[in-house]
Amino acid sequence: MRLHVQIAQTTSLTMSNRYTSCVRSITFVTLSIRIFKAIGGFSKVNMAKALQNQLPGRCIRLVSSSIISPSIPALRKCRTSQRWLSMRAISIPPISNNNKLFYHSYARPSPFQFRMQFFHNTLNLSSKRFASMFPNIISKAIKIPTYVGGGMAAAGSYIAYKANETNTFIHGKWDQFRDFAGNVKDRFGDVLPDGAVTGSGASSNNNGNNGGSGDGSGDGDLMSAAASLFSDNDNERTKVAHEDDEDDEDDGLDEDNTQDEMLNLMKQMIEIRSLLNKIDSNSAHLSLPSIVVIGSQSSGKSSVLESIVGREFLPKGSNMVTRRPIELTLVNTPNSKEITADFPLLRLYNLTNFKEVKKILMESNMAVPTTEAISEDPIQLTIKSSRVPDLSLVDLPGYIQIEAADQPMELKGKIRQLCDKYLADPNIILAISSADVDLANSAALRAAKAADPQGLRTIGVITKLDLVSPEVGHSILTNKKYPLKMGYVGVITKAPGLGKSHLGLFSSRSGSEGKVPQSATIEPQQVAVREFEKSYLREHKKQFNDCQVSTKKLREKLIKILEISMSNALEPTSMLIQQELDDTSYLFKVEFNDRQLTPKSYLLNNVDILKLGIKEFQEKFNRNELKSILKADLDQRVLDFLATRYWKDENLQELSSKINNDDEILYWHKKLELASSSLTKVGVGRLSTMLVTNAILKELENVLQETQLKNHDLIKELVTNTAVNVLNAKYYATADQVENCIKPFKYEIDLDSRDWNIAREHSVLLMKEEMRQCNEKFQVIKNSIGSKKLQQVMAYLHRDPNKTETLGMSKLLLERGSEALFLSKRLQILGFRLQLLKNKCSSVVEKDQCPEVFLNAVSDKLTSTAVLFLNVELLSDFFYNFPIELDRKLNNLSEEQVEMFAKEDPRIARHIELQKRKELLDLALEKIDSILVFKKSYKGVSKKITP
Ligand SMILES: Nc1nc2c(ncn2[C@@H]2O[C@H](COP(=O)(O)OP(=O)(O)OP(=O)(O)O)[C@@H](O)[C@H]2O)c(=O)[nH]1
Repeated sequence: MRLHVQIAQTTSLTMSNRYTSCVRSITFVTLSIRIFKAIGGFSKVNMAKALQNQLPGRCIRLVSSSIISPSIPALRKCRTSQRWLSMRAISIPPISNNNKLFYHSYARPSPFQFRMQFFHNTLNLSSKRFASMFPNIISKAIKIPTYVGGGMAAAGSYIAYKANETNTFIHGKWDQFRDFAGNVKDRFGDVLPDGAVTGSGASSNNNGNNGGSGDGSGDGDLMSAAASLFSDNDNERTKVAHEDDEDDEDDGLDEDNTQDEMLNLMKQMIEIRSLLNKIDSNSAHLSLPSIVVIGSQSSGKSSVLESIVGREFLPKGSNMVTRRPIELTLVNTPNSKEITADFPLLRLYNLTNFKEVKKILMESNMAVPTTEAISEDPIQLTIKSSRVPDLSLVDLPGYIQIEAADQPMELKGKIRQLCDKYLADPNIILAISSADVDLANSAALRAAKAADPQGLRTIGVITKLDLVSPEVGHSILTNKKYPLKMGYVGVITKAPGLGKSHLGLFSSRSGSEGKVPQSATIEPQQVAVREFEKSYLREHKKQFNDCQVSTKKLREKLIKILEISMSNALEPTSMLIQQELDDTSYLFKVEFNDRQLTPKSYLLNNVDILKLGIKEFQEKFNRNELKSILKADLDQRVLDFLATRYWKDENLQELSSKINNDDEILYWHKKLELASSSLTKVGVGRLSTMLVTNAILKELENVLQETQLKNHDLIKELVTNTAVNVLNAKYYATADQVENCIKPFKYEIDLDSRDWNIAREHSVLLMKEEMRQCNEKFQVIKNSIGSKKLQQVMAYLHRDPNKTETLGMSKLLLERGSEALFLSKRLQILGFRLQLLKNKCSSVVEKDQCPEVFLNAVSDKLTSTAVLFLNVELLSDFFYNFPIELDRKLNNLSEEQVEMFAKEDPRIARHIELQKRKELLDLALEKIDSILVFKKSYKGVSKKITP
């Protein structure tokens, strides 16, 4: 489609009204049909309906509602396509009769709408131009598609009638275009020099100082660039607006039009800047320009920034409190009722208490030791409010004078390096000087001059205008001594005599009584300051007539200048990002074969593996397993009881023959009862529950070790804690249940021959194992001191157990000998008991003589009963609840925690970071490109309609 050509054709004012109307209407209808066809989203019926109504506004709405926004990648591919522009072009909402209404009713036009305002502006051609286009229009008109021509002829009077209607509509719109164009010029005239608006790039103000002109028209090269960006062909000179009468009539100081005039384009560019910051917060080259605030101590920097924000938030103090640059991003959020602050790098969001914000800023600064003086590491602060403009500022206070002060050379160099980085092109320098200090002594201007010798990108801000006479203020603002192309703006950012009590009183007022409107987003102090500034400037209106004054003016100027300078930086930044993206993509391919990985997917994969491991463990961890764990522990206790109660007993030999003596019978019977009772009262409930719990946790640790989670302490702790919590929830109940169930064994233990035989077999094995271990230990000692020597020591110790004479044997040797002697005696006893177990102990009747078998049988009973309940009470519950609880806990992890977890593994951290960098670069590039598409498309269109 050639939207531009067709619209141009409709603009001839030299045609007779009737003919012009007809051609315009027909062309519009043709255009609509073509657009509809091009979009392909309309049925013939819809087209017919739209045409029948012949209301362009409606057509536009119909079309725009049917357009599915092209995806960004697709957009990139066809970014130079005029068709795309044309499609989007007609999605502009219909313009109201009142051009002001148009502007304000779409107070937040999309970037595209913004560009289209220029587009329409450009269409607002002078009649001369149209006249010169007339032959061209005729020739183009001949080329109107045949089907429209045919249709026109066939439809005859019907189309003419409808065309007339359309024509009336277009006339209305045309007037609005013209008015609107004026608006746009007013808007940019504020910062654009006359010459710049023509696109010539030559500033009409060559004295290098526009401060004097008070119109900001001397914004020089930056402005020329801006002009060429937006308006190559507009010859209309813009009459530059001053802080004018309108301001005086604008009684509601709270009604700051700045926000109404802010454009989404700026928001998008600030978003891109934030994106680039995320990619590389320390990279100067991979960033869009910002406004860097500099000024000497007490020049009023903080007050200026706070008056822009409408809140007090900057830390103050004499001990150079700003040690790190504060990158302040202001985001206009039209619908929010309160002002919020984020510290993205600290992951602190939506803070509403600005005392806290101040505290955090203070702490972040103070974290830099005095010896280091400064750190390059910026503090990022984002403030969102409906009352702040979209701006990106960097606060560098303190550095200027510190750099100049008596500092060691090394430190000076460091400070200078930091200043150079921030003050470098294309950043805008906001040089703050106090009106009551001679400009010749302004450290800010000196530093700005060093970084920007021609004063092309420096805005001078003169604070404390109220402290000097208006005449002096005027002479500073219009001075020619320190020329700045973007001029000076005078401000007052403090209301005199506004003590705390006054503010309290002030803030307690409300509504009409309070005079000053209250706002959740602006502090009463700030409201009072603005009120004072306004009344002061109103009082001295004549003196400041040709100057740029007021905080409001400064805000507007900053928005416009930053927008232009950001816009200019888009193309070179886009190229840099493309290079970065290519490098990153290559690395990502080489190192990770383009494999996508998110912290969450990494976590979930590993948790799945963990769950699989736990499932396998569950299958393995059956009743038998449980039994063997508990039995092993009870076996040990049985051996301990045997050792302490039996194997040390001097009468143990009695058990080898048949006992007939009643005393002996009673003795051994009681002994067995005591040993059995000790075993049943060992606290089997707690013991068994604890054993199983420990076994589960140990196995969980093993499973964890088999997954990647072993490299992540954070998640390992979470998994273990979850398991402990689930087990703890059942621990006491299970222990009590088990204890209750084994209670009967404390009084009576019934054993049948099967139980006895099993216990006997097990006892034999146990004794053998005990013997093996004793033997092993004995051999170790023997090997360490030698067989012969050991025999000597043992013989000696056997003879003289009290070791009255050492015979030259060392203490260690004697210790070893004693141990060996003990082991050899124990081996003897065990051998003798084992023999007895094999030869005797055939039935439960002999239990008093065979305590090994009986205690074993008791431990068997305890084990089987405990396992039954452990399985039901503890294990089933654990395997059911643990995965559920784990999922719940994992779901509660914040994105940051998941990312932190994943990055614990250096390789995963590299993978995620590289991938994220690639994605961010891609996104930043897409966003920049989508803005560049508008720029290029706009230029393309405007060139074609140039006569
Ligand atoms: N009369 C008057 N005083 C002002 C104005 N702006 C700021 N001040 C006062 O000047 C002093 C310094 O202002 P700040 O905003 O703290 O200046 P600063 O440059 O941030 O100071 P440092 O943080 O110390 O570097 C404060 O007492 C302010 O109240 C103004 O427009 N008029």
